[in-house]
Amino acid sequence: MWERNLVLSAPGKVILHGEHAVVHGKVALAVALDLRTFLRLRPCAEGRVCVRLPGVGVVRSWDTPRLQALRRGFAGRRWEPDPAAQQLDTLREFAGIAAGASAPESLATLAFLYMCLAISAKYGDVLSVDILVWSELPTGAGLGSSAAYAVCLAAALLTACGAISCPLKEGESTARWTEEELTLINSWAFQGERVIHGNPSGVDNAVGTWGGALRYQSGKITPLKRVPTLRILLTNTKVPRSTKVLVAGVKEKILKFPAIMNPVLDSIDAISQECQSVLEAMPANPSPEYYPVLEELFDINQHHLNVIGVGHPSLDRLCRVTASHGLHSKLTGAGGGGCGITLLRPDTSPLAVEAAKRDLCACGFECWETNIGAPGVTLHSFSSLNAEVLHALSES
Ligand SMILES: Nc1ncnc2c1ncn2[C@@H]1O[C@H](COP(=O)(O)OP(=O)(O)OP(=O)(O)O)[C@@H](O)[C@H]1O
Ligand SMILES: C[C@@](O)(CCO)CC(=O)[O-]
Ligand SMILES: [Mg+2]
Repeated sequence: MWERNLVLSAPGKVILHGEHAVVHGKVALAVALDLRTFLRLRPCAEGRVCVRLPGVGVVRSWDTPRLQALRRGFAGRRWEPDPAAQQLDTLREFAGIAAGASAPESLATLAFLYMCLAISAKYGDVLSVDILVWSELPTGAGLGSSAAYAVCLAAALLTACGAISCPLKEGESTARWTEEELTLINSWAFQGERVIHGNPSGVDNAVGTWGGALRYQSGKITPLKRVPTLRILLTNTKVPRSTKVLVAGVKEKILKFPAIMNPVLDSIDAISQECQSVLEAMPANPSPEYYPVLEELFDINQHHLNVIGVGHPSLDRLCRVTASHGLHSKLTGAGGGGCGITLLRPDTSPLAVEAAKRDLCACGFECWETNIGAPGVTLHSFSSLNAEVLHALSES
């Protein structure tokens, strides 16, 4: 029986280049954001599993013996490492989720149940735990909220069932797991992403797990050798969209027009590689001369993403508004709405940034300057949390 309280967090991400193409084996460059999802796990005395997900309006609890029975019903069939359609159908029926339901609360509940049962089937009994997830990330806006959620769930459930250690020592404020443990967290988080996304590439959960700045291709994760300090303005168009739907749409287009779409994916791959070379050649505090290439790569990729069908009028507007201030933008994540990123030069004046922000806000968008390269999944002591997180996690 698990007897400790745990608090852990995982970062969201920004994809600089390679979204969608990465699902088809091309290179993506992604960096961790300084916005995180937090999970608090507490032992639950009465033989129940409780889950509260205020970001998507879920408050659910189940008797542990019912979950054990459900898990036993799959005896002889493997619970890992692949959420099979039949298993998900059974879980939907159990949780009263309609077939094909894609509302945030349905997907979040399904991912939780899948990970809880699959992990317990592999490593021990279903534990009586109370889980609360709270996030600084907007849900479904291209910043990897689904992956941050899945990474937090994987880390918490694997720790509570003893599959990985609890590295936080008395008196420490934060701690991280070993490389081997992170690899296990990442592989289970990928399964959670599969429940939510259908066919994820794995780039988002890799950034959520390892943090920093990564090159990702077909499951191969390579930390970038050197990442300069980049100033990035993030803008949320607040247009809702689903990564699962957008990824499926791109696949359809590739199947319909392979000779037209595959060269576009190859070009996106070349953009990621070119961007990597520029970033790795830049000094830590780069001078403005490196920026024209980075800006042009943003512009070209934004056109490509429109060609593969993941643009949106709100994103076109975002690009036009920033261009009117001499700034270059592209969508980030799955597109179809959600967030865009704008590259700020070291010499972009605060006045110019404020003017661009004012015009973006006038469109009904929300924008903020970010720091990138945040640490991956992390355990926290309560005393190390800021007041807002502490307040959110103190709700019982
Ligand atoms: N804080 C959260 N609590 C519970 N579930 C969440 C939370 N954040 C995200 N989710 C789950 O993730 C889904 C959103 O995932 P989706 O992949 O569509 O968007 P995203 O991950 O924010 O963007 P992208 O994949 O483009 O980076 C929600 O519908 C919900 O099921
Ligand atoms: C659109 C996509 O490339 C990135 C979503 O953040 C999907 C994926 O890689 O799984
Ligand atoms: Mg996602």
